[in-house]
Amino acid sequence: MRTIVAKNVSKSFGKKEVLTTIDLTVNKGEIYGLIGPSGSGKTTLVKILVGMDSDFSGEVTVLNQPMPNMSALSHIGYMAQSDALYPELTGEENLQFFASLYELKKTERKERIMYAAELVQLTPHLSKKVMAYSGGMKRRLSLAIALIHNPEILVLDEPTVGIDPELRLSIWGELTRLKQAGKTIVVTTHVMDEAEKCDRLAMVREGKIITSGSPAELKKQYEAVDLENVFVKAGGKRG
Ligand SMILES: Nc1ncnc2c1ncn2[C@@H]1O[C@H](COP(=O)(O)OP(=O)(O)OP(=O)(O)O)[C@@H](O)[C@H]1O
Repeated sequence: MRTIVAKNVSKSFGKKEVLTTIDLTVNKGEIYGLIGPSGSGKTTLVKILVGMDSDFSGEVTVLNQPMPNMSALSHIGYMAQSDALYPELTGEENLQFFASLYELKKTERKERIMYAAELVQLTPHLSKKVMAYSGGMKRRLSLAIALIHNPEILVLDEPTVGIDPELRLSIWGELTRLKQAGKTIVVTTHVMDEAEKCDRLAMVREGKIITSGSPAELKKQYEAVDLENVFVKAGGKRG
């Protein structure tokens, strides 16, 4: 099933075109990666996909509904690149606040908070104020918030930046479990070893998708030893 479809999406800031005729389809139960150097347009694209930006040309549908769309929002968990947290509140209060935005029953809400906090290994830190969190802890809390309402679709903008390698692996392990449970996951990254873990990916450069496919297909097509090499051969240069 096609969960997210973008057709002919272009976007400009003033005279500068930052996305050019983007076409992509993300299916239920897959991890779809957007890979590209800083400034290539990944964040701009995911904001359009989650309905945060309606100022674009082309067409985006999520669960068959044209975006932006209010009813699609409850099915999407979005983790932005910059953390939108309440520093004066504790980690737990932040989770409670975001959980309260959704119609979760009290026991479910409690379970989801415990699950999400445990997943990102913040359980021992839940009673601390967020202003005392490190950068990595804030990223982890943002990821927990994106998961809080058990959304069908997860859109994660550089979720593992500032997170240590061990936890990074465990987060990817959980993303794999979530997709096996039928979730649809879009993730942006510029780390090539994370790109390897995606089922399919699109390589983005200067607002264009320069190539797309599964990691194995891409390496075969470009006769490349790794995805870094695919990126170079597909005309991505090195960002
Ligand atoms: N609000 C804005 N006004 C003007 N230009 C913008 C704005 N937001 C982004 N841009 C420009 O659009 C281009 C794409 O930026 P975007 O943040 O989408 O890239 P990115 O691939 O997500 O990079 P990064 O990984 O560094 O976040 C950049 O050239 C950026 O300077």
